[in-house]
Amino acid sequence: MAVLELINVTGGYTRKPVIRDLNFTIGQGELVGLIGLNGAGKSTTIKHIIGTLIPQQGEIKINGITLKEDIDNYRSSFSYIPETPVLYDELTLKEHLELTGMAYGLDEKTMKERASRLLSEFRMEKRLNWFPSHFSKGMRQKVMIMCAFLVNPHLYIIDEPFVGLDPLGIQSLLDQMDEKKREGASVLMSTHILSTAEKHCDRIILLHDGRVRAQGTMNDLRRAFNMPNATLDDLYIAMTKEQDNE
Ligand SMILES: Nc1ncnc2c1ncn2[C@@H]1O[C@H](COP(=O)(O)OP(=O)(O)OP(=O)(O)O)[C@@H](O)[C@H]1O
Repeated sequence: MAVLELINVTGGYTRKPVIRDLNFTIGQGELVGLIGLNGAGKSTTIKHIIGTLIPQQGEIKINGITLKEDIDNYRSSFSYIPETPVLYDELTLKEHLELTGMAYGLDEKTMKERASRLLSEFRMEKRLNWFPSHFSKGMRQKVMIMCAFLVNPHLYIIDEPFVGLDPLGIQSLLDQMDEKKREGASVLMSTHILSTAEKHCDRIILLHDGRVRAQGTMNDLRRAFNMPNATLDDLYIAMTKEQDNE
């Protein structure tokens, strides 16, 4: 069974849809990249998956259930890392981790063990008592990432994770994603960093003007565009040119 399933999903902010008739699935242990131009609908797709927008048509299932069928189960099945970090100004890093652990029902021992590994991985051990106002942009991003991985869900939804992270932070995030994948978790990640997506994603979904233009492995995409040796950059530019020719 697919971990995440979008079936004929159409939706947006007003009656005029921004995403149209989206169909894709993510299986257990898969890392799937959501790629497209600015305004293609990546964040809007993610907002529908996490339940801040409700599809106008179609359904979204996580582990076979829709948000409407079981809201608590649906919400506790995934972690979401937003493009722009959202932190509580009055809570320290330690308190952010504790609050997340409590909200997801982790026992204290598990929470402390996981937090300690993450703090070391992201080199944030010395900042446990800092407040968000003292963090750099990358550090704020790391707090969100650590909270997401602390929960250890079936599915990670990550919106443009690499902007603002230094190269060591990017490597730590990729290592964490690889480790979770090996343990059977699934990841949907939107990004404009195409070389990283090409190297790390099992499959790619190319969004164009709110629709899926092509999806699959790099070889599937090369076939879809009839470009046998293309990189993801080449395919992306080809998709842009299709837009220009319309
Ligand atoms: N809050 C909103 N209200 C109305 N329209 C919106 C809102 N947010 C985004 N849109 C519109 O939805 C469309 C898709 O935007 P979206 O943010 O999903 O694109 P994206 O692929 O994530 O782009 P980017 O790469 O720039 O982050 C755009 O036309 C945008 O103007």
